Amino acid sequence: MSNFNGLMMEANLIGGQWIKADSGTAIEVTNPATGDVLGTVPNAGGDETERAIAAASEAFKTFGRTSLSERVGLLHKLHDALMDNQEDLAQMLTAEQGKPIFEARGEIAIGAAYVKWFAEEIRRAKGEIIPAPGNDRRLMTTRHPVGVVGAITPWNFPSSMLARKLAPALAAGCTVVAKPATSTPYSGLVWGKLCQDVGYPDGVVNILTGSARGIGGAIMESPDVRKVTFTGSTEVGKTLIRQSADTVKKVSMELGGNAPFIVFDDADVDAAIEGAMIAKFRNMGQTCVCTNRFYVQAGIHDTFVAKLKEAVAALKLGNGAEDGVQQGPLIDDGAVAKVEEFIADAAAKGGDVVQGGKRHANGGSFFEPTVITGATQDMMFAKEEIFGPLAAVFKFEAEEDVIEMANDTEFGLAAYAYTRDIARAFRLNEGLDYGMVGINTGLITTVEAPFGGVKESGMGKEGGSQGLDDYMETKYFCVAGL
Ligand SMILES: NC(=O)C1=CN([C@@H]2O[C@H](COP(=O)(O)OP(=O)(O)OC[C@H]3O[C@@H](n4cnc5c(N)ncnc54)[C@H](OP(=O)(O)O)[C@@H]3O)[C@@H](O)[C@H]2O)C=CC1
Ligand SMILES: O=C(O)CCCC(=O)O
Repeated sequence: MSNFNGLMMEANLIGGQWIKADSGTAIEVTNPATGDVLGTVPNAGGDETERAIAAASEAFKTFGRTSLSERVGLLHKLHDALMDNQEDLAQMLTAEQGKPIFEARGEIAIGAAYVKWFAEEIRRAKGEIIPAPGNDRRLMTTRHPVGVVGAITPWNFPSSMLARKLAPALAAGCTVVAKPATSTPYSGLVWGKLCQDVGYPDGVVNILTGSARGIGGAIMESPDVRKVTFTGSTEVGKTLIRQSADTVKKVSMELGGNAPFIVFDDADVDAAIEGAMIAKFRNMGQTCVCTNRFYVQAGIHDTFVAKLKEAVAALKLGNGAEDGVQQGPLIDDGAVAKVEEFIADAAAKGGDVVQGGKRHANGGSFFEPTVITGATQDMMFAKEEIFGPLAAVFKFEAEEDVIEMANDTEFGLAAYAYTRDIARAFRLNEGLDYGMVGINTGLITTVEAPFGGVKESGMGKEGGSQGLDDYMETKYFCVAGL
């Protein structure tokens, strides 16, 4: 069995030491495309996490005061280490997560790009001089790392989601206790190895696998952890927000979405199909910014559906490790069962399955990319995140109606629209209650821009110049007696 050129770490990193769980127990990690066991990771819990927090607190005393040049230098080395190992890291990511290898290569590259971005952006983390009301004093603000950061990450982007948290934390001078998702731990653990290889001091980066409640509970209870950053389900995010109250931690939450993708009659339909395929089927639909609802205006509806059906039927499904495959397996059988539930609900309420609709002949957690037309607001997917390869198409008549339908959800992460009318594009940006709006594109994620949602999709921004804010405190400094 491959260990991906020594990058597959089957231990946890605490205070610079790679350790097994105190209990001696381990969890098997499987390849969702083949069912093969890739290896094991420690089944750690609260005790190991308390030691990791203690190591991070100790390390913060010195790392929090390292010079800007040192922090920037380390980040550049980390970026290079990621890119030097891009192919092995991508192969390992596909093996544990299932996504096509070209997407995995892209995820490693964007993770490295976040590291480089924050190496550049930390140089501009300025304070300010504030005009004082009297001549006897001078007022200013200075910026400081928040301290120990707890980072909990999901399985859908196990490398780049850690990048978006680790890179700004390390840039700011914070130390980190991270918990990757149990189904995809290796893409998280390897960050610990690479950080060690490039020279981060012991205790700056600590990574634990195992019990979500044990590790999460210890992170949330500790008064020494000053900030928690989470990407995952809204349900778990709400629990963490509640738990953060006892020690008044800063929290940033990147939670579920329910993205509308609106196609107006005046759209370039081929461009809309190209954007739709990315916005819906990237990572087999398991992306928080994936389209959940296609709203297509009546005049273009039938043309759009015919072309969408054709594009979806042409998708090549298989083991993501094989070049040319565009759709891998879903993360597990539970994810497949959820998609089946959405389809059964829609069919019972009058929806038409015009493409796909069932488990793929490959077996396992492979599911046929699916298109349903005749979708209505009373169907489950109008309200709940699908997180799978199911395109639900609603028909609409008027702009005012579609904005209302698009906003009819407790989520507010990403929204997309295709139109050639520039005035309408501005109206949509103002009318859509979402943290991110993309016009004439199905892919908006980039390191330079702030990624994050409103409403129950979360709080805080990752990436962009705003991506540093949650990892730094602004201190007011007043010098009087002049
Ligand atoms: N916004 C997004 O990008 C994501 C959204 N989702 C949505 O959530 C659904 C369920 O996915 P799921 O994997 O269960 O997502 P979760 O929110 O359960 O998992 C995300 C991370 O949180 C951890 N976690 C789970 N429970 C706790 C807890 N009580 N305290 C601390 N950490 C915890 C998980 O650990 P462990 O893996 O050990 O359980 C994992 O590391 C998906 O179908 C999708 O709709 C899921 C992933 C990402
Ligand atoms: O699903 C997520 O939580 C992040 C998506 C990142 C991306 O758009 O590449």
